[in-house]
Amino acid sequence: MTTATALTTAARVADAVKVYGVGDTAVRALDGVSVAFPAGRFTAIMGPSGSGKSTLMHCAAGLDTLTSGAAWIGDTELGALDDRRLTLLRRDRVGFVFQSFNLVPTLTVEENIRLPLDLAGAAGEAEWIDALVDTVGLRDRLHHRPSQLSGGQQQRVAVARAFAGRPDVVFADEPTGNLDSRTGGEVLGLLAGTVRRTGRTVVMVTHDPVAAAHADEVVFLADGRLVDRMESPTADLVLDRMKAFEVPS
Ligand SMILES: Nc1ncnc2c1ncn2[C@@H]1O[C@H](COP(=O)(O)OP(=O)(O)OP(=O)(O)O)[C@@H](O)[C@H]1O
Repeated sequence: MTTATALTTAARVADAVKVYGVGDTAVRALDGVSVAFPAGRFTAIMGPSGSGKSTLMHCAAGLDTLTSGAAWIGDTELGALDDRRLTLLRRDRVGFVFQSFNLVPTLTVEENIRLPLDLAGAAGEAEWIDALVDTVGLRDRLHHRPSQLSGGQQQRVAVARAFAGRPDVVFADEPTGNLDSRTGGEVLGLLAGTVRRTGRTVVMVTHDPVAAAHADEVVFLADGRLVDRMESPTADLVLDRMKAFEVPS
């Protein structure tokens, strides 16, 4: 058997340019970024404020369109899809975790986790969902509503929901931004552990070197360009690399 999964790409962009606005007020948020996110890996996107992290994630995930260049989820080029197909791709092949949890308040924990499957009319794999519930440690909270949970528990529901449909890739945008450091660390451990145990793929935007250190690899953006990559990051190494971006006063 070959290690094919280590070589495949879950998502990528090539020569990605994103310009917001026109004329004098135009902002070139992405300025020719090419980057591949390998399947079965946890990749963090880091860079100074305004460097284009969220824009890259949104364009790679099909939440926004590129001005030029191309983006793929697996082998599917997003620019070739009409709106309906793009919506289906986001629903069926991409998972999302946001800073603000984004759970449906009227649904129970179990219903929130199953939501992507229910929207797709898919039964899902009972064993997979069951294992996810245990992974995120919510077995005794399945019938609670989000308002009855702590922030960390809500984000764990969001993590389980993101993986429920076995997506090609889970995109996480500052997933620990609303959590204290201990709870945030638990959520990051959960993301990293799920990648390692299940071979799923996570791409996370963060400005926090401690969060980035949970990833297998960090890609660094500056001024809309990919400027560096770091394998097996530690918080100190990431912090040092980030300091190099600071303009001396
Ligand atoms: N909808 C928009 N309209 C106009 N400009 C935008 C829009 N979204 C982002 N920008 C600009 O594009 C650039 C990149 O923004 P982006 O949010 O991708 O950066 P970021 O690295 O995620 O920043 P932060 O860490 O502060 O969240 C910034 O200059 C930002 O002001």
